Amino acid sequence: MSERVTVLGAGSWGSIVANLLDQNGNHVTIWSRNQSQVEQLNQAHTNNKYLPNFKYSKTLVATSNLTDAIQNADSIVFAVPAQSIRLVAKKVENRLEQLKLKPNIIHVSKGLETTTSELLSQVLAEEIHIDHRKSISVISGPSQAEDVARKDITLVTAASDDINAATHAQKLFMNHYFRVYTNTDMIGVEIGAALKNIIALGAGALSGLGYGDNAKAALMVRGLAEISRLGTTFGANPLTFTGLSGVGDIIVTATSHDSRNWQAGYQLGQGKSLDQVVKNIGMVIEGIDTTKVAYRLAKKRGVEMPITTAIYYVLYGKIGIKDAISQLMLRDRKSELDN
Ligand SMILES: NC(=O)c1ccc[n+]([C@@H]2O[C@H](COP(=O)([O-])OP(=O)(O)OC[C@H]3O[C@@H](n4cnc5c(N)ncnc54)[C@H](O)[C@@H]3O)[C@@H](O)[C@H]2O)c1
Ligand SMILES: O=P(O)(O)OC[C@H](O)CO
Repeated sequence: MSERVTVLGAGSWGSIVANLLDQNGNHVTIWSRNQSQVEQLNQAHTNNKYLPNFKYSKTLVATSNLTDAIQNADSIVFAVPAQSIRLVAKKVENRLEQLKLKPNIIHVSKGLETTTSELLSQVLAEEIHIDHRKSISVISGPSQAEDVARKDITLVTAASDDINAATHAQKLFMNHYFRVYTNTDMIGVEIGAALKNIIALGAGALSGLGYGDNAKAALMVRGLAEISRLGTTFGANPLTFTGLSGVGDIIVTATSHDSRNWQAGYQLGQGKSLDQVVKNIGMVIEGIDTTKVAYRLAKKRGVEMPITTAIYYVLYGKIGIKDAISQLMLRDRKSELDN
């Protein structure tokens, strides 16, 4: 299978996804809003701010011109942070109308929109007119860009309401080191992908404070329970949360020191302020906005999410981390099987 694919966003993930799709034999164009990054990718085949020392494929073409980027695209892959999806989708929609194109729309981002609390596939469906797209799907799962860059074994999920779209994304992305499963529970996949970043922030904070593996396992497992509780109120299949985009991505993001969410939590645990942490990391930390949205959704839907609530209070300055941990530990006794 060989297609003309356009990847929008040239950060850690967008650039590695573009490189992988290029290695899979597609004609790939990557769009960045930053002209000096475009020149670096085209001339030196590097992307130093995001993945220093990595050499990208020489056949990968970068451009800062969005119309040129999506000209003739069979598939468009959105790889910008969650809060930029709508803005970029609006720009794409104008051009799809002019160019009379109908590509597959795929996104690889992990978050929820803060202004609407919506899933990213919903945002895309609202902005890209049904006449200008073949399908919408999402690629998600435990996939640190740094590991994929060195072709380490990675397994992810291609999800869509439409199995044909999921299968198309599966074929496009899959290769000998990147194995892709399909799932028609797009809601469950997107909720798991977004909310695992909250748990990664918490896991980093525990490490920053000097807590050990028992604490981390506890956070991951009880975190998964509350993600599943919220997700099922949206009609997600509970089994999805035990899969790659659920528990799989919690394990990676809450343990990998490459994770920006984990790193942010670690620095918070070490006593840095949220502003300092955001500045130090200099790349998107999706868990910060996602915590706000998940906290809001939990309240609105009457879902008990004590870990999310505690992390929300810590991030937004209402309580110190140690007090938040004490309050979690001293909650009423419960059965593990309680909903
Ligand atoms: N890095 C990873 O390992 C990884 C893996 C899987 C999924 N993701 C997800 O992919 C998404 C992107 O992550 P990333 O790691 O590439 O982030 P990043 O911070 O490394 O890069 C984001 C890129 O998007 C660009 N961007 C932001 N807003 C934009 C806008 N309005 N218009 C055009 N460009 C814009 C930035 O300039 C930057 O180049 C996130 O949702 C993240 O959770 C990341
Ligand atoms: O580096 P992070 O924390 O944005 O996480 C990257 C991926 O989502 C891990 O699967």
